[in-house]
Amino acid sequence: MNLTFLGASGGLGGSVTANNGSTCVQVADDILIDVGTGITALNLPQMQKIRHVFLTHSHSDHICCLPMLLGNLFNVANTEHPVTVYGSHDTLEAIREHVFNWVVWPDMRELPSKEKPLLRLQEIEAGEVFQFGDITLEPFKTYHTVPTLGFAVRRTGRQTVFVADSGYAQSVVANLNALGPIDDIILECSFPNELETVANQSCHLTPALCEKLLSELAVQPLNIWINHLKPDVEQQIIPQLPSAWKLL
Ligand SMILES: Nc1ncnc2c1ncn2[C@@H]1O[C@@H]2COP(=O)(O)O[C@H]2[C@H]1O
Repeated sequence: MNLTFLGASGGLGGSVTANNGSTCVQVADDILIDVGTGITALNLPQMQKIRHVFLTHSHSDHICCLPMLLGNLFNVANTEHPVTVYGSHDTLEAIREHVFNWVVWPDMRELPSKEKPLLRLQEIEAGEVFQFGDITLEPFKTYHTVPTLGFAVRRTGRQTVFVADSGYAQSVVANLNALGPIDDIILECSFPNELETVANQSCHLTPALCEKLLSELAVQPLNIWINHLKPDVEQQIIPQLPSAWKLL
């Protein structure tokens, strides 16, 4: 597994997963994917090392702690080492309009000054490859109610694929197959089987939909990890998961 899950829950108050904050994934000391409440697993000096934040999508369980993380970086990041937030056009548009709008939070692209800002936003697209030392990140499209990117993370010959929020779609199967053999796949499983209608409406997975998606992969991943259980139904989901799958 190339990733450390600081938060793996699909909401607040989950209790069955070890990482019960909402989605926040550490790729390296200075790189995160998403900034849900799981970021609170880091202490202040650890938070102050972060310089690269990749966002999967704009939903609040994935971005809610980004403003306060940037607040903690205000006096340590500088123009030589600014913070870059990477996301799709739609995700960055959403946080520009609804978060960094001087009402919910100051626009940190203009602070401490427009000339020397703390924050830069970088639009990314599926298929672009980002290299940080021996780590490679490649975003791919998932299927969700807002445009969402998953990330393939490669390091020392091992491929970990974080599928982020996604319902079942043949396009997702195709995108996963295009990544080649997967060592670790991290699938969301937000709802139990009896709530498949809600799962489909909200573009999420159930245990049965996870099995369907996996059965259509050309090569089975070595390890299957589950995250993003909705706290209010986690007790219903757990018994429906095959015993070989691991809960994050
Ligand atoms: N019809 C729906 N469409 C979208 N979200 C829904 C719907 N019904 C319930 N939700 C909830 O709203 C949440 C928004 O964030 P998530 O996509 O993580 O999970 C979603 C569901 O828990």
